Amino acid sequence: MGSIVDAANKEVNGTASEKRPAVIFVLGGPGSGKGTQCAYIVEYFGYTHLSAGDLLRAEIKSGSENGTMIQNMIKEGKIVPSEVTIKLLQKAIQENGNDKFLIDGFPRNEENRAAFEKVTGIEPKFVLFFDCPEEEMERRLLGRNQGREDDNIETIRKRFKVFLESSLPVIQYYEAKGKVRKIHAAKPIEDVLQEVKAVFSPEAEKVEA
Ligand SMILES: Nc1ncnc2c1ncn2[C@@H]1O[C@H](COP(=O)(O)OP(=O)(O)O)[C@@H](O)[C@H]1O
Ligand SMILES: Nc1ccn([C@@H]2O[C@H](COP(=O)(O)OP(=O)(O)O)[C@@H](O)[C@H]2O)c(=O)n1
Ligand SMILES: [Mg+2]
Repeated sequence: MGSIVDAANKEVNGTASEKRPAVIFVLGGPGSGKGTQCAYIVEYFGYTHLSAGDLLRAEIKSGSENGTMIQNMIKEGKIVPSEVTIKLLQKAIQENGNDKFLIDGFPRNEENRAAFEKVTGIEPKFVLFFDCPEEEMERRLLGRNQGREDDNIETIRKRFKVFLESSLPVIQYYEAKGKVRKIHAAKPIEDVLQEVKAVFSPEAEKVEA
């Protein structure tokens, strides 16, 4: 209370006693296994999982005024303006009592990245990057069976293009800061999980600190 850190937090977050939560960005192409592995990280390491895509899909379902715009963008594989996505993420963080979050599928472009940092003052602890070849991601997406309007071959190709053009540069940005933990994601779920666990082991987390 009353420290310089609290004052800085107050400036950014608007509340003096609230400490900024620890955030890990979970990135990787569509179908690389982000959501699947996040469920395990929640179970083993106590993080709260926030999927930007899930939050946007819930917003469509809620009948919000942005719903139609979000639905059209998702159908086209385009990235929704950060203002919308960041509001949903902030609300989810505030409503949750946890102090550590996996933010899955965000930031997806430079605009997402810069705006999140500016608005929340949060820098990710590290970025978990699921590296997977397109042909494997395509196979997984076509077999996902979650009734998603964007899991069809036409939209999938658009999403791959957006990933290469807009999302990879964000990963490169964090790579240059030494913050990327790359996971070889083209393996069976159990094998990917072993790599993920190694990143989150107490020894590895100590090195981050
Ligand atoms: N390592 C894996 N090997 C094979 N299939 C996987 C693997 N990881 C996830 N899947 C499956 O691939 C699909 C996409 O996974 P998901 O976790 O939703 O990826 P993302 O969130 O990155 O799009 C799902 O049907 C999931 O069950
Ligand atoms: N930061 C984000 C995340 C998702 N989205 C939208 O939501 C779609 C699905 O995102 P997702 O993260 O659920 O998709 P997967 O990578 O899990 O397959 C994206 O293709 C975008 O249209 C967005 O606009 N901005
Ligand atoms: Mg997902």
